[in-house]
Amino acid sequence: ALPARAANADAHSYAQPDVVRVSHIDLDLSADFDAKVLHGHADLHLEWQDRSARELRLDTRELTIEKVEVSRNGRRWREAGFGLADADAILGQQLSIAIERQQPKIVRVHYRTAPTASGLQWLDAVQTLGKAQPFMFSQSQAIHARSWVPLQDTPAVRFTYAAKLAVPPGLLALMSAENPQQPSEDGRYRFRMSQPIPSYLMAIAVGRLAFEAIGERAGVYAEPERLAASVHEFADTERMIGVAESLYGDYRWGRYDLLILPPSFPYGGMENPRLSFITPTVIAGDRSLVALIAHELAHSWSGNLVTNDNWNEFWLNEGFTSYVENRIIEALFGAERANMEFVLDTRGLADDFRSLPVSEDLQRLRPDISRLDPDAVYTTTAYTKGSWFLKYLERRVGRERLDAFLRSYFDHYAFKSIGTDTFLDYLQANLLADAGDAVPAAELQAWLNQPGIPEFAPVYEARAFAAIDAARAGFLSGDIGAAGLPGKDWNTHEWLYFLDGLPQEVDGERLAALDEAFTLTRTGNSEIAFAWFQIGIRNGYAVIRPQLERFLMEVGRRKFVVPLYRSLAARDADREWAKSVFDKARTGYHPITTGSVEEVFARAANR
Ligand SMILES: CC/C=C\C/C=C\C[C@@H](O)/C=C/C=C/C=C\[C@@H](O)CCCC(=O)O
Ligand SMILES: [Zn+2]
Repeated sequence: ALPARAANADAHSYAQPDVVRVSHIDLDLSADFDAKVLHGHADLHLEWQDRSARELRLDTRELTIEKVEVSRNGRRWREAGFGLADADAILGQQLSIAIERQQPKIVRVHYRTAPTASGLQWLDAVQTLGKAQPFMFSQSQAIHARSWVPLQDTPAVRFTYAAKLAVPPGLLALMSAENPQQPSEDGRYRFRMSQPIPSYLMAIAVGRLAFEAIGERAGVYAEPERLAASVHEFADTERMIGVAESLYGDYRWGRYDLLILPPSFPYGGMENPRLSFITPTVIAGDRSLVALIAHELAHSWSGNLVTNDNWNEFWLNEGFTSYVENRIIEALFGAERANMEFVLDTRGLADDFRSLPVSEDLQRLRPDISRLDPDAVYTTTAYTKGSWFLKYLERRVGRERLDAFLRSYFDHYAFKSIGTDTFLDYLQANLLADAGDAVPAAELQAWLNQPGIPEFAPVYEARAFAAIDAARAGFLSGDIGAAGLPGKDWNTHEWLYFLDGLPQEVDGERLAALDEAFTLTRTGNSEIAFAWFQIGIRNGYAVIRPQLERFLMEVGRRKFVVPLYRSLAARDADREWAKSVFDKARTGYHPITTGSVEEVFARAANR
């Protein structure tokens, strides 16, 4: 049972920021790749808000707490009593530390993580590209930092941190902090993040990594075998930083580097400050999927600088970021490309609304997920509906005024965590006050509180897509040979639009003809592969199976594998095969991915 909570508390954390706030964390950890654990201690520097409080509550999940000490000055330590509550399936375990006599300035928690820590993935060498050294990386968003550090795991609390890390010599250790660019000789590293961040932005990665600069403030870390391809793919990153700064103000984090993870990474990217974690599935060879880099970079303003203060407000992070992402793409590659990407995103949102077990509440920008696992209710609503709302504001008040407002908003709330009500107050006072009736209150409320997309949402089109609609109609109606197959000069986004618009049923002969002409089953573009596999699954196009199995064995990105397993599990002819693939693939998946796929098969069994 969840403890009684202060009115504005974060339902996904046992922390009590109204009682005490962690202002800084010093980590001193060793990475044991044989046992697949981190162990050592965390020093939490405290700022007491309630001088009468006699308890410190922290979030943990599967941590073994060995000892707790307290100190007033960081020199003299005294052991403290502590207790771990029963584990909650979503929140993990509350760690309660007894405070006797004077309230301490620092609490030192001696602990070790579990090999099954939900926020860490430990890969054996054979699971990496180079197959020479093991690899470990974290994913803390939304509530997984607690599985590798005992802390106040809520975005409402922001803290600086420093770390001492010991790893096997020869491996490079990185964090969401000031980073080395070469491995240390003895495997010992020191890190510092001197700007206050929320816990979900704590990050760590250790592996056989090399670095190459791709600009004045940007560089790429990757396994040596993947470095050249990564450097080529993300060559525009420095330009993206410059464009984003010209639109929304200075980049406040120093460096902006990219860490290319093994393909088991569960997300496209994770906006860990100073070091975005990136999936290798966006290395398409033609830079067609770099909107993801624009997205993670954009988080340097929305999400990392101005942060949602709980996970019901996720749209404050992701909606603003998706809007800024699209503006960066437009500035670099033109309005047509930006429109194509937004139109595809809106079609993806419509799919989510149609296909996911998405309750009506999850179609709202501000759902109430207080009693739910954030990973289990993850949809594109916050991203695409959120950015659509900002595009609506842009259309109503004009781009120049909206940009000026966003610059002011990011600056005013820099390094703070807020909720939507605070945003709305600032919007009213600084944009709508002199916008007349451009944004009626009823429309504002519809965007923020109603499910679905308002009928007054602005419509976006891409010029190239009209011709593709015609080509698709011809492909589906004519005899295949006569009309000739469309698509020989299409770019990634045009292909995605063509495939997305195909009906649920397409006869095998047409699929085979497309495959024959454009080798779609063997494409190296993960987005096209995903779209094509979905079409093949629902039409029983068995030719895809060997490549689909290879994809599911190699790639752990939830965006792809969860819907693919969902489609396979929905078909009697594919369910057992899919389970056999999952049984082989799961050891290579991140715990977050494994959990989601298990949920897919559990739902299918209960259908
Ligand atoms: C209604 C949902 C409310 C809150 C959910 C909060 C977090 C969900 C948790 O699963 C963490 C998500 C992290 C996402 C990280 C990167 C994304 O921006 C991109 C993911 C999609 C992709 O693979 O491209
Ligand atoms: Zn994001």
